[in-house]
Amino acid sequence: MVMRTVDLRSDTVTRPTDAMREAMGSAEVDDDVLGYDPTARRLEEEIAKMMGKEAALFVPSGTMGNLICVMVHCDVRGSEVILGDNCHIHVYENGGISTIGGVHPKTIKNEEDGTMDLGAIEAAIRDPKGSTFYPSTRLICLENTHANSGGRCLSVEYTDRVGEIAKRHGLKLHIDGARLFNASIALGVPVHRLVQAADSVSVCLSKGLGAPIGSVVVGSQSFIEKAKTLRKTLGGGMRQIGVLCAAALVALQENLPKLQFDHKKTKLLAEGLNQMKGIRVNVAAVETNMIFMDMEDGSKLTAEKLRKSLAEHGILVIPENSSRIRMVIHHQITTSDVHYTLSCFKQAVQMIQEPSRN
Ligand SMILES: Cc1ncc(COP(=O)(O)O)c(C=O)c1O
Ligand SMILES: C[C@@H](O)[C@H](N)C(=O)O
Repeated sequence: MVMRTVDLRSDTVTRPTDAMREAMGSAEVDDDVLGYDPTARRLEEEIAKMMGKEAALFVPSGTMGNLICVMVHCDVRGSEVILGDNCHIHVYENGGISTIGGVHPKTIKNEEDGTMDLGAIEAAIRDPKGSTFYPSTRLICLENTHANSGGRCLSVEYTDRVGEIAKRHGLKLHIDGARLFNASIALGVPVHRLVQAADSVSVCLSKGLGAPIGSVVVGSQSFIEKAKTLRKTLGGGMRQIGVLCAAALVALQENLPKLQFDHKKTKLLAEGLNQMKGIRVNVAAVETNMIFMDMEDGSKLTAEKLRKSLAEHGILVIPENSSRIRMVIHHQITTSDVHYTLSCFKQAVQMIQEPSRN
């Protein structure tokens, strides 16, 4: 009989709080296609102000937010975008920028910290004189924090350097900021400064902020006008979205201040796991709310064996591969849950490594 559930699969798993549900129920709404939903407008104005950009647009998902931004920037046939080979846009969005957007990806190796080598970025920019044969580079995409690097933060200095390269070559810069607020808290840098060099940003409301649905894209007024049209083209024009945006406004108020505690709980879990026999965590690389936990060769541990054993105690995790497990902390994971998770891990590791003892 499972005692309790500790869902570490992602920060997308949170349930709306009572305050969010109350706000959803009493939200002021209107048709956001025929005009403007007033609550959506409020959220968009608040996020645009926080990001230091002219305008913002609520979108149903981070995937759609990234697709819209890439397509608005790359609105000429034969466009190419420079992005990381391990970034979310390239790995987890079904190749949408190509299959739907008609945009050619030019991938560059993501370093362990989520960055791409600046020299490699500049070298990947196509020479306009070769346009008879080559696609034309129009956009560079960054991701902050970088999910597949374990939630690592891109520094403002690095982001500004990439912005300088983009400007020097007449390119645009988009930031997939699904967990931008986590980066801001971890770095102690306001979000508007982190994205100052960017022409567009997509930020998720449905991750660490804990809103049930949605993302927001930000950019210039003219960029957002094009984005709004494209959102409708892609089927993302929605009617009384104030119901969803009301929850996001509560999330901004309630959960933004809690991100720092999510990071502390993540560190606590990482340090505890790293002390276990046969398990390795690069604790120094745990900067925000994600942990990549590796099993050592010869440890008899596999991700599937651990996942299965943990699930029997109500702990939900996702294997990254046969010897790596990813865990993501969010505001609905308590410190007590972290300690419970560590005790269950300890028991599972022992059972797998020394079955005769059990
Ligand atoms: C870095 C990153 N970007 C974009 C997304 C896409 O967001 P959504 O799941 O809302 O489409 C995710 C995960 O969901 C993500 O981790
Ligand atoms: C898997 C991925 O799409 C999702 N963004 C997550 O981090 O859980």
